[in-house]
Amino acid sequence: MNKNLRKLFDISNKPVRRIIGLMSGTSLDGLDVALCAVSGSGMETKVTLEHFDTVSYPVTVKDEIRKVFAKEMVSFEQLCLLNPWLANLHAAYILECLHKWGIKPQEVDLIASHGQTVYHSPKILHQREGFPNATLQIVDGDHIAVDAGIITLSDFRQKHIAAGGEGAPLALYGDYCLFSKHGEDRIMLNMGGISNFTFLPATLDASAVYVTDTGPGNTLLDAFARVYFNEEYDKDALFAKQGKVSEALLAALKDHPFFKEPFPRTTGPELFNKTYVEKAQERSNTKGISSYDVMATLTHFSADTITDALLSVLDKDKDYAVYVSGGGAHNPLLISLIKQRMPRLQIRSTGEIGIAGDAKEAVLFAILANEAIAGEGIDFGKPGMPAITMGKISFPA
Ligand SMILES: Nc1ncnc2c1ncn2[C@@H]1O[C@H](COP(=O)(O)OP(=O)(O)OP(=O)(O)O)[C@@H](O)[C@H]1O
Ligand SMILES: CC(=O)N[C@H]1[C@@H]2OC[C@@H](O2)[C@@H](O)[C@@H]1O[C@H](C)C(=O)O
Repeated sequence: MNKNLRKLFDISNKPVRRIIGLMSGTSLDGLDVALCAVSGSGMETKVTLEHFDTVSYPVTVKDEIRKVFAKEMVSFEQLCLLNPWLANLHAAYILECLHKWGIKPQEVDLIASHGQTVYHSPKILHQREGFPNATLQIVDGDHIAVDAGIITLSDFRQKHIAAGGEGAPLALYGDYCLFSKHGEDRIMLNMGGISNFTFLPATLDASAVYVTDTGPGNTLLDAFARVYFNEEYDKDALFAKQGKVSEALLAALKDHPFFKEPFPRTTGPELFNKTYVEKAQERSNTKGISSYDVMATLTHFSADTITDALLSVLDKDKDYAVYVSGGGAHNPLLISLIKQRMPRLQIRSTGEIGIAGDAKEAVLFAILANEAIAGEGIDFGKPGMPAITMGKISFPA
């Protein structure tokens, strides 16, 4: 047997696989690196998060990514160069983390690399007759595999689209396997650049599980913190707390067909960006309001669209446990607005059920890689969509 396939076969048969999950999301804050010990597959999956770190991107890296990120028109050269450049960088970050944790690359079985989404374009966004759902993640897997010396799975989203999905949210599967609990309806709410949630029914009935993006999480807050205050984000909502909500702007922000699309719907900063807010300001005649009022209104916009999505599916008379993750979980105003609007939600941290919120998405990609190598194929519960495995395999040699 070919030695690469032999290695993969052996990894597949191991009782416990050590997998590094990598996530660099829409916030461009850095690379999340989660070293996981994974056993079993499907509902039998068990994960121990052995180590976790977020390696922050220096401003120079963010600036290079922003040249192409979520932009309709880009330099093809820039895109082409970023693909291996970021892969080299991610591999270097992985090796730094392993060194810090006292673990040798040979002790790791797999890397699961999400890559960097540079453009996400479901049909509901592009609306171009005859073109499919589409999404593009860069950060080449072969480069990571060669540099780190570890078999790497990457580019997970294409298979989901090929099989009939929008390429996101993929969180559904890992959330279901890791966090479902018999007897407790659970909501896993991730507030990254974009917010999404997974509903996990108390019955564990796979056909009742669903996931959706809700709209912006931090992406607009980050964009305007940069414009107005030259800060990367509104730390602890210090800016938003000083402003008051403009009801006119808030109504204009909420007035978009995306919020009426059925679940699952997906989106990104291709839609929710500076121009989106500026247009809403024009329509609502609110261009003159203070920067603090804009920040307050944008925070309400995220909180309202998250709670609108939850309220549209939850039974108002029931109590639900909501486990929050992602950077937005650290935003006290966002959390308190969600609580105010839905007092019966019990807001808890994902850490309480085993995985720190900041690490969750990276861990979920480790689970997808585990399924690709040792599982049976993932059923996303979408009618007509076959069970699929995701991730392209790159060998170090
Ligand atoms: N203390 C804090 N106060 C307010 N906001 C915070 C705080 N800490 C983190 N954040 C927000 O969290 C963001 C990072 O979130 P996260 O790492 O979950 O995003 P991501 O993974 O890139 O997003 P996505 O899930 O959409 O891909 C920061 O850009 C910032 O807006
Ligand atoms: C195209 C893309 O990168 N989407 C991300 C993004 O970040 C949050 C939200 O938008 C979610 O749909 C998705 O990531 C998570 C990990 C997912 O696929 O579940």
